[in-house]
Amino acid sequence: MIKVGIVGGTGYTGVELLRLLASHPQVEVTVITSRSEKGVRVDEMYPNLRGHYDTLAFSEPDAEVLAACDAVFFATPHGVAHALAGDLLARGTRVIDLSADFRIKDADVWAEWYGQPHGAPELLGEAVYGLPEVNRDAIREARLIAVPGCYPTSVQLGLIPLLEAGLIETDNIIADCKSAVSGAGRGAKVGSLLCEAGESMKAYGASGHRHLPEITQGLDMAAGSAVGLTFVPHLTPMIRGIHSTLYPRLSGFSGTLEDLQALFEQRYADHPAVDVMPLGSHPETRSVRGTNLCRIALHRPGNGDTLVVLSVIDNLVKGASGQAIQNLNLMFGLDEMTGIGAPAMMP
Ligand SMILES: NC(=O)C1=CN([C@@H]2O[C@H](COP(=O)(O)OP(=O)(O)OC[C@H]3O[C@@H](n4cnc5c(N)ncnc54)[C@H](OP(=O)(O)O)[C@@H]3O)[C@@H](O)[C@H]2O)C=CC1
Ligand SMILES: CC(=O)N[C@@H](CCC(=O)OP(=O)(O)O)C(=O)O
Repeated sequence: MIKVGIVGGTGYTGVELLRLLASHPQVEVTVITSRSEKGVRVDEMYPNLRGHYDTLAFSEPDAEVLAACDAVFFATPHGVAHALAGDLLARGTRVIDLSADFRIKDADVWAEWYGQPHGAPELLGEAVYGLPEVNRDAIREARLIAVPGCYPTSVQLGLIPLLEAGLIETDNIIADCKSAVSGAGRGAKVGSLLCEAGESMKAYGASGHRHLPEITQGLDMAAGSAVGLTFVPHLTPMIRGIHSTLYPRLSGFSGTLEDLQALFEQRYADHPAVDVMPLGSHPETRSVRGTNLCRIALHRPGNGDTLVVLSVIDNLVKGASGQAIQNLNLMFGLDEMTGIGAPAMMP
């Protein structure tokens, strides 16, 4: 069994790791941390876990204890993994960080968007961006994984095939994205209250969201040149889910929508976490609820030059904890969908 630890087990991504790992055949969760809930059993705090973790209780983060694990997930706010990852790596423990600490390769860009100095620039060189659909081979060899953000996962997967093939204009792609409220984390905030977020929808971060540099870093790599992106996130009254509507403009392309469909199907044929839906489909967030899937559909209104790419994920699964486990599976030589292959609940 692979022994894993979770730092930050009381948040939504932490409890989602516990839910998914409860049915993983090769993993045992041996350590879980919380400073505020020290000593509390995980199934006391989260009754959905009763019968799955009979003795596991939250403890204070302790590098000595965590170093006894084969791998440690960080499900913590930005900056926490900076402080602990180097120590764990030096002791031979692999690190899978769900926060943004190692996603952006340029420490100065990270500091600008996250409003604090980068705490471990010396580790950026070896950190692998954990998007298996792009970096699968590197993930297999990695010791330190930066799990992509939720919006960045849905946007990049919807655009990468077109950018790699050089079929679209790269000066201004539009990404109109809608997120569920769980994306804001479990911490109490006025904006996450039912009476604030229910029966309402609002854009936020329209003049610049911290996921912009992460997304463009990945898009630039796929295109081989700088990509201009207008990214507008919205908060919607859902608990789980991200729906991204992307508007790339075709450039110098004389083929058909069927050709583009074939391009997407081929690009993701060997990637079980991406489902390219049949032409004419409109994927729903509820069809990926609880799953480690990104469902994508293509449209070409009026047979014009503007494509509409629809991309949906569960922000807590393919957008965070499921993708983190997909990375763990690859790092330990397992089938990448081990423990994260269940279908969504319907309705
Ligand atoms: N929610 C989402 O959809 C997604 C979230 N993420 C990222 O995953 C990370 C976790 O998110 P989420 O689960 O929503 O966060 P929450 O705010 O819900 O939980 C944060 C957890 O971290 C612990 N923690 C906080 N500060 C520290 C610290 N200084 N040292 C050790 N532990 C600490 C908290 O426990 P305690 O204070 O008791 O120690 C808590 O368990 C974040 O970086 C987030 O941006 C990524 C993708 C999607
Ligand atoms: C609805 C909401 O607030 N979403 C969060 C993004 C989700 C998240 O936690 O982002 P990371 O993947 O980078 O950790 C936000 O806009 O900041």
